[in-house]
Amino acid sequence: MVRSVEIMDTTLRDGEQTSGVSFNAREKLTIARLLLEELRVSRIEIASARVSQGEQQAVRAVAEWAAAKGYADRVEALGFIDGGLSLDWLGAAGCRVVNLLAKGSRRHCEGQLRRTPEQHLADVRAEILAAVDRDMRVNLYLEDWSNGMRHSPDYVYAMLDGLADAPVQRFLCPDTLGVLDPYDTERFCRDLVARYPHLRFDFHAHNDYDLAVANTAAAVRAGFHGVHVTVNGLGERAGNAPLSSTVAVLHDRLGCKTGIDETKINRVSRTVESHTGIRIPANRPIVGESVFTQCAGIHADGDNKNNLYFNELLPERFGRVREYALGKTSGKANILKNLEVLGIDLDEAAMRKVTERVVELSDKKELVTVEDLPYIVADVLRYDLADNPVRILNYSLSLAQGLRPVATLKIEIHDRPYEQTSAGDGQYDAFMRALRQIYREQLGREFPMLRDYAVSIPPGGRTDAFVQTIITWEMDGRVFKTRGLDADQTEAAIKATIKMLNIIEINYNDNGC
Ligand SMILES: CC(=O)SCCNC(=O)CCNC(=O)[C@H](O)C(C)(C)COP(=O)(O)OP(=O)(O)OC[C@H]1O[C@@H](n2cnc3c(N)ncnc32)[C@H](O)[C@@H]1OP(=O)(O)O
Repeated sequence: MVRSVEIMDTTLRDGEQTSGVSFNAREKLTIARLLLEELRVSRIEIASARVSQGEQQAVRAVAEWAAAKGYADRVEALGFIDGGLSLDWLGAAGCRVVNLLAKGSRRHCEGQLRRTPEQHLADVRAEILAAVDRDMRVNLYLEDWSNGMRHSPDYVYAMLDGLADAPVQRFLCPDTLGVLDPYDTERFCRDLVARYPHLRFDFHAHNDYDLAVANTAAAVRAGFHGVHVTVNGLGERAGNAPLSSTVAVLHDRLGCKTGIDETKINRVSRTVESHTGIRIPANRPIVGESVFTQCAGIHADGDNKNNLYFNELLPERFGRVREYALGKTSGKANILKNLEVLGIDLDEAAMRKVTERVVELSDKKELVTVEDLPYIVADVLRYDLADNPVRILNYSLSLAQGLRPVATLKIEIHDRPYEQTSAGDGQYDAFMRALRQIYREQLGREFPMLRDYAVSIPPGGRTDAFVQTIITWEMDGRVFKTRGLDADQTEAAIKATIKMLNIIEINYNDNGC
C-alpha cells in the first residue's frame, strides 16, 4: 500500500525567520492560498505568536480566509509556554491550531527557561489544557529535540511519557540546529516510533550541513507521519528542507503520496522568490533556472537516442521544459535542438560553421543565448542583417535634474514607420513606455512582459567597460532571454530589446500567431 505523508509548509513562520525576509498581510494571504489551494500541502504554519500588531492582523486575515474556506484546522501558528499569553494573542487573531513550543532537550529546558524538567512538564501540560479550554487544537514542538536525543534521551522520553495521554495531535521533532545526519535521524525516529506507536510524529529539518532533505527522507523511512518544509528552502540560518526536492524524493525514492500538485511547484517558488527578493540559485534542484538545461554535447546527443540522459525528474512534471545550452561544451546536437525550436533548417556545412562560431564565442567567455542563434546564423552565413523586420530609425532620450526622463522613438516594422514620445521613471522606462504604446495602441498587439533585467560588467570596476544587459521576457507563457552589449547601459538594454522585437516578429507574427 502507498504510504501517505503529511506535508506541513512553514514558509510563513520559519521561512520568515530568514534574514531579511518579512511578509505583509497581503503577501501572507497570497502565499497561504497558493500553498493550500494550488500546491495542496496538508497544513501550513503562518506565524509565531506575540510578534507584533501587524503580524496579528496578518494572522487574522489568513485565519478568516481559511475559516470561510473550511481550512481552519490546516492553518497553524507557533505559541510559547507563557501562561496563556500566546494563546490569548492567537485566539484574538482567530487561529484554531497552536503549535506549542516546548523544550526537547534538558540543556534548553534548564539553560534557557531555568526550569527543572518536572516544572517544565507541568507548565506544558497546563498550557495544553488552557489551549483546549479555548477550543484550540494542539501540536507540540520539542525544541532542540535532536540534541535531546543525542545528549539527554531520558529527558525526551520523560516528556513524551508525561504527555502521552495529553490532547496533543502531533509531536513535532525539530533538528533545531541542523546537526543530524540521515543515519542518526533514522535511528532516533525509529526509536520514538517503536516506543510510542500510538503517537503521531512530524520531523522538522534545518539545512546547516546541507542534509535537510536527506534527513527528512530518513525520518519518513523510519515511520514519521509528517514533515516540515519551506518554499525555496527559506528558514532560520541555512533554512529548512525545500518543499520542491523533499516532495520529489518522497514521491520518487520512497514511493510516498503527499497530495502535492507537482506542476504548481515552480510557479509557487517564483512567487515566493518575488515576495522575498531572495533569488533562487540557478542550480537549485527542480526550481533552479538551469537544472533542466543540458550543456554537454554528448548529453544532448544521448537525449536524441532513447533519452539516455533523462532521469525521473522530467521538467514537464514541474511545469517546466528541457533546454539545451549553447557554449563551448556544445556539439552539433545542442545546436540542432535549438534550431529545431526556432524552426531553422541548416545543411551540414552550415551546421559545422555555426557550431564552430558558438564554441569560439563562448571560449571568449561570451554568454550565448538561444535567441542569439539566428544572429549567429545570419552572421556566419552572411545573410543580410538588414532583413530584420523591426529596425530602430531614430531615438532620443532626455535626462534632466528634477524632470522626468522622456524618450522619443521612431521605429520601422516591416518597412512601416511608427513614432511615439513618452515620459518614464528612467530613460529605459520612458523608451519602453513609448514602445509599448506603439505596439498596444498603434498596432493593437500584445507586448511581452519584462520578467528580469540583469546588468553585469567585467570585473575591475571601470566605468568605460562594456556593459552586458540580459533581459528575460515572457509572452504567451514562453520565457526567453535577449542580450545587449554596449559601453552605455541604456544602449545595451535597447539592443537587447530590439532583439526581442525581432524574435517575436519572426516567431509569432510571421507565422501568423
Ligand atoms: C522553533 C523556533 O524556531 S523558535 C522561534 C520562535 N519564534 C520567535 O522567537 C519569533 C517571535 N519571538 C518574539 O517575537 C519574541 O522573542 C517574544 C515576543 C516571543 C519574546 O520576546 P522577549 O520577551 O523580548 O524575549 P526574547 O525575545 O529575548 O526571548 C527570550 C525569552 O523567551 C523565553 N523562552 C525561550 N523559549 C521559550 C518557550 N519555548 N516558551 C516560553 N518562553 C521561552 C526565554 O526563557 C527568555 O525569557 P527571559 O527573558 O524571561 O529569560
